[in-house]
Amino acid sequence: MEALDYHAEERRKAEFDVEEMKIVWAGSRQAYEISDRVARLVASDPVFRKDNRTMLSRKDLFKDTLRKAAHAWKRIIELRLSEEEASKLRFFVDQPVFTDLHWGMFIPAIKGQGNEEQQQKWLPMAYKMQIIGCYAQTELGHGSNVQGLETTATFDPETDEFVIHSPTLTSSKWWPGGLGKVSTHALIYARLITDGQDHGVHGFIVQLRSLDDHLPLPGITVGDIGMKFGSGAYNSMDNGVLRFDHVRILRDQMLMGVSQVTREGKFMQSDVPRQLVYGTMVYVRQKIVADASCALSRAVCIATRYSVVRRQFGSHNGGPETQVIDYKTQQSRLFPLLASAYAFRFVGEWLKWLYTDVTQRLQASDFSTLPEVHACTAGLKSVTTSATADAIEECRKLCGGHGYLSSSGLPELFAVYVPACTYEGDNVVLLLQVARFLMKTVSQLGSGKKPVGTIAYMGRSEHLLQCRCEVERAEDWLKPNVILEAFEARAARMSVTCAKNLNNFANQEEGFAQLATDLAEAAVAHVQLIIVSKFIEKLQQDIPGKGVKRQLEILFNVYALSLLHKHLGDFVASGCITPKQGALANEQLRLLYSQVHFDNPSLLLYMVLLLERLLQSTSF
Ligand SMILES: CCCCCCCCCCCCCCCCCCCCCCCC(=O)SCCNC(=O)CCNC(=O)[C@H](O)C(C)(C)COP(=O)(O)OP(=O)(O)OC[C@H]1O[C@@H](n2cnc3c(N)ncnc32)[C@H](O)[C@@H]1OP(=O)(O)O
Ligand SMILES: Cc1cc2nc3c(=O)[nH]c(=O)nc-3n(C[C@H](O)[C@H](O)[C@H](O)COP(=O)(O)OP(=O)(O)OC[C@H]3O[C@@H](n4cnc5c(N)ncnc54)[C@H](O)[C@@H]3O)c2cc1C
Repeated sequence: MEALDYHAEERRKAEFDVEEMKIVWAGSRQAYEISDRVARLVASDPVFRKDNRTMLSRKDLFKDTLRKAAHAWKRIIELRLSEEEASKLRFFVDQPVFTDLHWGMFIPAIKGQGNEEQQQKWLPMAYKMQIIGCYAQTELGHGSNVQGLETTATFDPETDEFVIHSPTLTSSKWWPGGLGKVSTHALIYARLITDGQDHGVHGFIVQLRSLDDHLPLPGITVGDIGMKFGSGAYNSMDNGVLRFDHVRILRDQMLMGVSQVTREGKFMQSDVPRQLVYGTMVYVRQKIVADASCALSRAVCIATRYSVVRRQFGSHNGGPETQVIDYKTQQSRLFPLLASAYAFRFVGEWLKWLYTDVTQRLQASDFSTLPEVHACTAGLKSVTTSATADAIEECRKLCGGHGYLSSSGLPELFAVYVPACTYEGDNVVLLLQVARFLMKTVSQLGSGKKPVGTIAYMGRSEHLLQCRCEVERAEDWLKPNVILEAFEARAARMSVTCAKNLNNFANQEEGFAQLATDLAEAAVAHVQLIIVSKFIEKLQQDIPGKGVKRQLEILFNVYALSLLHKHLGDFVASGCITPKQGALANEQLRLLYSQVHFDNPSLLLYMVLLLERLLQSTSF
């Protein structure tokens, strides 16, 4: 049989409503229709071809990216695409590009941290792309430690200007995407100094290049930092280096939504938390979580198609060999990744809602949910990107030697995706932020302050610290409330244990440093609980379409039980479940794998088929 026949054979046996499943994946019928229409638009346009990307020199790749960006912008204007449609178009073009930073960070930073007048001045030019901006925060010396940035912005009351300066080599801005070759402007982060006093890090808009001839302005040294990991991949982006030699900008180029400097040089802090200066990072982390399921689904799609077509061993009497997807080991490596794609999709949708909610609250001066939103965006960014990067590599191995070929699409997918574990906050650093939030929550448990939202379960910690799982048979693990309680008990117990151990140190900071590994693990347990609980909430919604809900229930169980199996040590050590119950969970997982493949052999393929159009790379 030909490869296509194998696919057709699997598809023929579908037992659920594929059209409805597409809508579940997209989030709504309208979102699905937009996605479908824009996917066709991109696929049929030769300017957006990408089959030659890994063969282009850096220079040609960059020229190709500029051509695509200009053409995309032209099409967006000609077709009057909405913001949602334009974002989809960017997604299907599928190439890191300077416009990501312009639209994804420069504009949101002005919107989030600029005052009314600043927004009116800068946003119209930025929206029309008359100016192109990047987000220049990280320096050669400091990326994670934002408070350690060294670039200075010193107010000069004589001229009503700030003097932007790079005092050391390590203060050179290093990494910003779009900076190296394209940006005319940058949103830079620098230490604000007035009257000799350092007020910490704030955002400033600085013009870098002339709008006439694109040459750097006086006092600006700017360039590209060079080749990055992999061929093609992130090399379409002009990550750059930037130095300032006493560059003067007007006072109103400091973003004044969070703090202000008056004409007299007086520093004034608004009545809002200073952490709002970090608001753009929260916004982008939320976007990165939403994107994780897309990258993951592409990899899973390639690995699944390959696993169906590929045959090795097991021929009887000259008959066909076994499809590799029939091997239990292949299933146990692949199916949890498929389930994770759905889990990340749903938690991404929820995080988008949470972000919209906090934005509305901030506008009404309600800052109460900010710490939780920071913890959720940081934690989910960390867990979903780490899992996705690992999954892409696993999918490469699932395709045997062929997975290592560029034409499989997987090496480039990995090389483009893996920096997501580092940019927008190193994943370990972000987990430690979640851990701080958890430790604070535990320390306040006796104070009468009731934990709400994603930490509401901590309010039941008395029960969770002593509860025992009631599973007696493998099928008991199919009950969502049993799974949820096991995840809650594990997360609560790990956090409470860390908090107790911290008390053994005279100095909290020293304790935090010594127990950092345990704290990061407690943070992972908390974040996995959020993902599991949001999947359950999704299943409680009305999900139309024959068999769709049933398939999602199977995927939920695969997701949760495969995590339980992977982290069995944590679950057993926390005392909620016994080793025997752990073994029953594994037994159930094995049965689920069989169910996915044998009771409903087409399930898997149909699910990945929904994503097929996303997959523009050459596949099998
Ligand atoms: C094809 C062409 C098409 C063209 C047209 C297209 C049109 C439309 C397309 C649209 C496309 C849009 C694409 C969008 C996607 C964008 C993709 C972007 C790609 C990625 C680029 C990457 C960019 C970057 O990497 S930017 C740099 C990021 N840097 C970091 O993340 C640094 C990490 N470090 C930190 O975040 C902090 O310093 C941190 C958290 C480690 C702080 O540590 P520290 O303890 O020093 O903190 P303090 O400053 O002292 O504060 C402590 C206190 O504050 C709380 N806190 C910290 N952070 C936050 C926060 N963010 N929000 C709220 N609160 C915060 C912290 O918890 C502490 O609280 P306490 O209560 O005091 O404990
Ligand atoms: C492709 C790419 C694009 C980027 N785009 C931009 C951009 O547009 N604009 C911008 O401003 N920046 C950008 N960055 C920079 C990025 O945000 C930083 O690299 C990132 O925040 C990590 O900081 P770092 O490089 O200083 O890592 P480091 O902090 O030096 O990390 C090195 C190691 O130290 C560990 N570590 C650090 N601190 C701690 C701690 N407190 N506890 C335990 N372990 C710790 C980390 O886990 C890591 O293992 C980009 C980076 C990449 C790779």
